Amino acid sequence: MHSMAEPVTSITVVGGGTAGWLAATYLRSKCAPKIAITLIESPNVPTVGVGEATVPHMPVTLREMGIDDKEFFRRCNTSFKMGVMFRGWNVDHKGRPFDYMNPFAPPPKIDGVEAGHYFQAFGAGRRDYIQSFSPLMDLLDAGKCPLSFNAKNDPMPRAGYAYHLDAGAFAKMLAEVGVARGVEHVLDDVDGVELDDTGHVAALNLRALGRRPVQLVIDCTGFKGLVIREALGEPFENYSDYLANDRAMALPIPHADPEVLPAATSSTALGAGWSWSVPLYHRIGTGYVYSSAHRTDDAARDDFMAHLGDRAPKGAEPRVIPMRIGRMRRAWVKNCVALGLSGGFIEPLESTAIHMIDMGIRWLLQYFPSRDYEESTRAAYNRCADEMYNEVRDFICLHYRLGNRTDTDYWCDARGLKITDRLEGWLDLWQRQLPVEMDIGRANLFDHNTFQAVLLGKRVYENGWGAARLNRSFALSEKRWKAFLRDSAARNMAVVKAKADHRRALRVLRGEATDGAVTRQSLGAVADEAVLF
Ligand SMILES: Cc1cc2nc3c(=O)[nH]c(=O)nc-3n(C[C@H](O)[C@H](O)[C@H](O)COP(=O)(O)OP(=O)(O)OC[C@H]3O[C@@H](n4cnc5c(N)ncnc54)[C@H](O)[C@@H]3O)c2cc1C
Repeated sequence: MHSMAEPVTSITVVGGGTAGWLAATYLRSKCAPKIAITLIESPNVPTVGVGEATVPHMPVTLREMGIDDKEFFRRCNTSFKMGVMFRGWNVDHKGRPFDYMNPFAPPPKIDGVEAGHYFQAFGAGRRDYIQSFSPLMDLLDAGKCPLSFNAKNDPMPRAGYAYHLDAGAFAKMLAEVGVARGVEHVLDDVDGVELDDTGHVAALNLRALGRRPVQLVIDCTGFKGLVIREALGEPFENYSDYLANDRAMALPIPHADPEVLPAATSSTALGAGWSWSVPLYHRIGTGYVYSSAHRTDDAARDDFMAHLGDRAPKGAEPRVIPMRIGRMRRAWVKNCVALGLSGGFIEPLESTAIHMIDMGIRWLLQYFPSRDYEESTRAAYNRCADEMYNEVRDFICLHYRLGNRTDTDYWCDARGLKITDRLEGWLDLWQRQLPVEMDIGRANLFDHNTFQAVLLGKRVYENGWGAARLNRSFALSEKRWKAFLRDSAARNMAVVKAKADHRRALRVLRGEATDGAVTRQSLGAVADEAVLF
């Protein structure tokens, strides 16, 4: 459109939810000062109001933005997350549901061979796969967090983590930081989008403030996709053949025992979906993600309230949230990049959505256009988005395909849903061997270790999935494995002893601890590079 390839000097973000404010504030922190950043947010349309569990990249992002961690912990009622606990997603050979955990970190290698091969060959007695090498479950049972007050006594001083955070408070905090750094904040409704004769967005029509010319637009308007879908007409690729859940209901509940604060998200299988629990400092965010083909809202409400029992506040009613599952065919069209729910949404099972926003912002900084919005720049960005969506979709589909519950139609149907050819091929391979690095190729979030953790966590090989005997070339010594298990049990105990009580650590981080024995400096790991469990 511009023959001289003029530089972009202004970015307009539409939408003031997590996506909008993360984009505006991160870009303001990284872009040259001569690039003006404006965020236009409707005073009338609420944000989605959920999305409180993150992945381990979030501490890095906050650090890069220079967010003050005391402010962050206090204002967002932040807590630590060391992984996701899956409750009752699979049953053992007697039909009894069991729990397993998806950790963030890779397993160790024993003499160059991944622990998963040993575990698959010999088991670990009463301990499950994760417990065979990681202190994660023991830390959770003990109410501990990833940090220690005295790193010298901690065999795992630089353990990594993600955060649980209050979504509304997070967006508000990012907004204050962004505005203080120079983001222009406009509170108004975008009522119309004006395209020029090349089909690029030329201006936004604001209800109160009138016409506003724009250059690069970032659509963060939530599920409606005001610019990318409604104005630019980008087609939506529906994922309903792959994923059944299309509705959610959310209800914040108080902590039953305020001193007990698990440092993990949990996902509990219910009759037609699963219920999340995100324990924040001051409350627990809960909800039910379900399939409207299997439950009406009323029936889902009954499932969910029965699951919560007397943990639900008297008279409280969950808020229903319709979910549009799938993605825009392209995330970047003409001069508009869609970030957050406007670009697409895969159900929240592995808390990936905020991370996808985070990545989208980073890709944009790498593939920053001129005002020609070159085809090759957009294509490069869109390839990154494609890879990310494909990766997350395959990983989420895996959880359902390998579920073995038969107690409701939902779980049987979920197992039979479509999967991609790629996942089909992997599963065929993994019936005869564990996932290996070469299978997955480049991974944003879920490498072969994570796939191994799901297969072994779900005990698929013990419960009749796959070949009776896996193909294996390594000579595995049971004696060596037993010695490893002994060492790792001792190390786990030492780690649990050394780690700080979760609630107490948060009080210190919020600047509220009255206990003079510990200081914020002694929890200095918050400022360090995260090394994962
Ligand atoms: C049930 C559920 C659970 C989830 N759990 C997780 C999780 O654990 N972890 C995770 O990472 N993600 C999770 N997500 C996703 C996460 O909530 C979103 O990715 C995140 O909140 C970003 O939302 P958003 O900013 O794109 O949209 P929204 O929060 O919907 O914000 C849209 C914004 O657009 C504005 N707007 C709309 N129309 C106009 C207009 N005409 N003019 C001006 N402004 C307008 C609104 O005012 C609002 O500010 C979950 C999502 C759902 C549905």
